Amino acid sequence: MNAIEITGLSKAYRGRPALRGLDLALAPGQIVGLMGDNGSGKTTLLKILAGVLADWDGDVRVAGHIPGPESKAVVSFLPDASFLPDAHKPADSIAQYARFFADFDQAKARQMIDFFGLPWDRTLKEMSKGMREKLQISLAMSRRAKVYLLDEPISGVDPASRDVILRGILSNFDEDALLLISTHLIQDVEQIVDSVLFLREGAVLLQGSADDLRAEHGVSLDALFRKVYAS
Ligand SMILES: Nc1ncnc2c1ncn2[C@@H]1O[C@H](COP(=O)(O)OP(=O)(O)OP(=O)(O)O)[C@@H](O)[C@H]1O
Repeated sequence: MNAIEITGLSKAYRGRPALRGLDLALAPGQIVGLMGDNGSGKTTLLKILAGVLADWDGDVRVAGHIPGPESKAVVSFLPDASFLPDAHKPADSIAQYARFFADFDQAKARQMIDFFGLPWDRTLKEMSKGMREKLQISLAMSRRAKVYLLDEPISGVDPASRDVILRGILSNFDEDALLLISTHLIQDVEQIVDSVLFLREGAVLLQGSADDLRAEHGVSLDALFRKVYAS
């Protein structure tokens, strides 16, 4: 069974289309890079898959479920904006996740927070943007989910931290799961993605295995992206 199966997905915001009859099938056991120019629909797609956006048309299945309470129990979504209360210290956020999600592994979260070298005695308000992102990634990746949806998880961090974060994601990724990661930093994620999905104007422009695309076009994914979107 595919981890994600979508047929004819359309979504409009006040009459303006954001997704236009998008079709997509993604098998489990891979890391997929979700790429596209500004406004191509990446965040909208992830929000629909996460079950936080309503009023769309089409057929969408995530781990076999229509987005809703059942899918949310097996889908770990990391939104692009900070979603934890400012007054929280890491232990408070761990406790909150443990209350919300039956599949949350507290020990793993503590391990990842230590791996990232985050301060246990600081509130989110007192952390830098990069620290907050690392904390949110630690929480999202510490669920034993079937599908992980990460929206721009490395956008706010320095290049060295990006590598640390990607290593943290990789080493905590269950090989049977699907991880869909949206980003503009293609060069950075190029090393960890198995396949890519290019969106343009709310539809799939190009999809395939990273190795096949590199071999077929003779360039890196980053160069391929620039070529495809320049035309
Ligand atoms: N809450 C909203 N209200 C109205 N229009 C929206 C809303 N969210 C997104 N849109 C529109 O939907 C389209 C797709 O936006 P979306 O955020 O999904 O794109 P994206 O690929 O994630 O873009 P970016 O790379 O800039 O983050 C855009 O035209 C955007 O203006």
